[in-house]
Amino acid sequence: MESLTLPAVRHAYGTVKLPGSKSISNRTLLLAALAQGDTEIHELLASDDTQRMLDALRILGVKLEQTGLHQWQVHGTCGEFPVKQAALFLGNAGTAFRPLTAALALSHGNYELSGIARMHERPIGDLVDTLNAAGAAIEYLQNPGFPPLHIRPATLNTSEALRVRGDVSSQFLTALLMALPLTGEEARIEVIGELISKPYIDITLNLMRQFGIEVLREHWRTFTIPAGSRYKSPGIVHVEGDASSASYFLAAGAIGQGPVTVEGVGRNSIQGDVRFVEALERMGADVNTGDHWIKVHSTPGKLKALDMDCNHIPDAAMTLAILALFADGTSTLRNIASWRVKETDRLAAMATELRKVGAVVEEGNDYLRITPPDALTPNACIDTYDDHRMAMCFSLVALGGVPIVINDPNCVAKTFPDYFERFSALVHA
Ligand SMILES: O=C(O)C1=C[C@@H](OP(=O)(O)O)[C@@H](O)[C@H](O)C1
Ligand SMILES: C=C(OP(=O)(O)O)C(=O)O
Repeated sequence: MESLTLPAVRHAYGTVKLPGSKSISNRTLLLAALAQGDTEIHELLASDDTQRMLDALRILGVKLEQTGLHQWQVHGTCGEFPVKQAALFLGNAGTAFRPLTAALALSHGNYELSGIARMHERPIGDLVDTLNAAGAAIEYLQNPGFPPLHIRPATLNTSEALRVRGDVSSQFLTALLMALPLTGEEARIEVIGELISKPYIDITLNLMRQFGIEVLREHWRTFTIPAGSRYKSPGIVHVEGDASSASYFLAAGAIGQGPVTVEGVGRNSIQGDVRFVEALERMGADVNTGDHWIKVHSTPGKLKALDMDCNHIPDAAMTLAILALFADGTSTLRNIASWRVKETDRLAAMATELRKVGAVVEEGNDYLRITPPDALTPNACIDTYDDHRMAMCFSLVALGGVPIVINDPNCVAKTFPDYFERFSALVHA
């Protein structure tokens, strides 16, 4: 297996222009494909997850043209995919698999959806149950509750509220919200159980609004899509920089004194992961924010340990687990059970790999408690479990003045193909 050795460094400073947000890119592609009119998308993320969505839409008959390095023109289909029989391979992209499942359940065709082996271990039963209860015809091709799926033509009845569980992944609710306007009827969704990862629902509602649909939200329980809702292209959509990808550089600024500036997200961001900076501030770093940039620096010395509910920032919270190695005591990251059903079991993977660099780690069902070592272990070989965030997170250990080996570094391609080039340009002995 390929591996990458990152040399020992102590400082991080400079400016990084962020790649586009994965969450905004894949939502925008789907909504632009379903809309009336053409949409020009600027700063679209170029990565494995967005490539899976682009490939799928093309197979479904959507006309897509690349008009610049990160610029695409999408010709809207007015809610009707031209191709009615297709097999789609969606890799490990949750933001493609879940929303396309719901949209295709309403598209009156025969579709097979599959992914990599790990995608076939990631749950989708809550979404399928909700859609089938409303009349959809979705079957499991292997294990009940999991991809791959076969979707047959069916008509959904939305006269009664659709009830969906919210405590495994918010992507099920996102998928229903984005797809139900295709019925043209009023649709109500009731969330059962505590909704996790709430800020991702805000991204969904924000983008639906940009495409002309205003969802009525009552607390985090009930969502109503008005009758006659239709997606209309706003003309141009600018994709913000990815706030989760920003977390690695912002953390580098906190560990390696900075200043590190990320460009592409700022105080007006629609992404919940910008709230990662609140944790950085609590740990003692200095944060400045403009409309489209965030800057972090810190004074030499240890960061303050943290005890935090991380449910609202599940992806950036992984970066906090690495920051805990540089803190003055034991840190606890709480309410992160969803880590177990992502690219890998991230609670187990993070605990195992943090121990390799010398930390003492307690792995709970839904929390991690991390006590940093007196000295980090040099030359630890970090397994990344085909999880882009494991690879990006552990690069930060090099800032503790120890070399570190990252196995299978190319797994970062899921959301950030040139991450290691950007990281290496920012860090200094
Ligand atoms: O809707 C989205 O864009 C996402 C929602 C989150 O998933 P969960 O809702 O499963 O926590 C997040 O972890 C994922 O990277 C992207
Ligand atoms: C959980 C993630 O991805 P997905 O969109 O596939 O759920 C992630 O990017 O951390």
